[in-house]
Amino acid sequence: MTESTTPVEGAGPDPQGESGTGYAYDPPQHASPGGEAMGGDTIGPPTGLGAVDPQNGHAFDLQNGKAAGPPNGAVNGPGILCEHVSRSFGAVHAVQDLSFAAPRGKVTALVGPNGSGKSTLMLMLASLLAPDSGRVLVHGVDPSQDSAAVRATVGWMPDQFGAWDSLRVSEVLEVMARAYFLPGEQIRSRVDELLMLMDLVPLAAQPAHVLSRGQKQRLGLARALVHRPEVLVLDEPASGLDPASRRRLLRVLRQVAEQGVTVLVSSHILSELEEMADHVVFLDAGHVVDSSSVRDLAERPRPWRIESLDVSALSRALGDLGVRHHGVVDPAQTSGGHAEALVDLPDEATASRLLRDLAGKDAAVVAFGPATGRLEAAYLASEAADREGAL
Ligand SMILES: Nc1ncnc2c1ncn2[C@@H]1O[C@H](COP(=O)(O)OP(=O)(O)OP(=O)(O)O)[C@@H](O)[C@H]1O
Repeated sequence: MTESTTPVEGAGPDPQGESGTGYAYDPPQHASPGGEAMGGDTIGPPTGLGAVDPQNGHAFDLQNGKAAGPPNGAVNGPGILCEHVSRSFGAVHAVQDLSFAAPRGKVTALVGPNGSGKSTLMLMLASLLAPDSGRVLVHGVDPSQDSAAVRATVGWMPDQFGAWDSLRVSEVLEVMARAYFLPGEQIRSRVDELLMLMDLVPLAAQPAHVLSRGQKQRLGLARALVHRPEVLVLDEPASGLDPASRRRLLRVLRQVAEQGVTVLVSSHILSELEEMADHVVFLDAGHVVDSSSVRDLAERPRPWRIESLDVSALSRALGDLGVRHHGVVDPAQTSGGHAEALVDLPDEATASRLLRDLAGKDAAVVAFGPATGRLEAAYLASEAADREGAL
């Protein structure tokens, strides 16, 4: 943006230099203070080892007839806990010394560039891949110690949906329900419930192979939910979904989380994760570079865009207020047809003060808001910080 903007001649000068970095708004004096992946697509309790208690969806030990829940002391811990987890494929360190926790009843987003280790981590959580070192606990259970209990607890949706293509949509869900030992008389109603939830009723009798990518994604989520899991691990669940299906996904995930389920979701579409997630964990090159609640991200510096009907009035007001900006752009060069300026602000409270002060200066402001989403700004900042640290 900085490079393409054209500062208006004679416009209010930027006292600190137009490309000043960081917090740039000093309120005026009068202002108030203020690898061997083991087949990512096939999860289910290994035959005869574990199942799900149909009453409450908890892991159920078939041999002993009692809940095979987490060991004592782990019941109230986070839904997912990773401590210093590493996993390599030959010379590729896919996940390195990674630690984070995902709380129960919340949606946690894993965000990171291609190849940053998201899928590798998720495969370990789903007990489909063992870590080289470190500890993973899912609902208090270590997948490498008791994969059957973890598989009964986790609903897993891989990024590639390789369904049993010759089965009809409803049959896919029936087979999954049987694999999780749902009692026969409950299977029909559970399948119907999931078809309805994921808007798959009109497709119920279609063979899975005729489904579009987005429809397969919806079936993938229905399949992950079949046994009412305590922990949902979803790798790119929104990819290929149209806007209506995305809204549905968002609703379903929020609903599931409100019921106490731990939800971990990865995506590249940051604006969508911002709405979906309560917490975010940023990964780069296999390790955590930052983490935060989504709410707290609002309190981090990010660029804000100011649009005005009058280029000179905006320039003058910014100059008078001593606001550092990245240049005021002439309306002829903006897509919205308004004069525009970008300013870096530390938080929403400062933004609110600046807006009030601009109004007091007759800056003819018609739009004022963050130029990037909270997640995107934090992601770009964490990526930049990580790159700097690596130099
Ligand atoms: N089975 C495997 N064998 C060899 N290398 C692998 C294997 N699985 C993953 N990798 C490598 O590990 C690194 C992390 O991959 P991973 O799929 O976990 O990343 P990701 O963050 O999920 O990427 P994307 O966003 O593109 O899905 C990559 O360099 C990848 O090539």
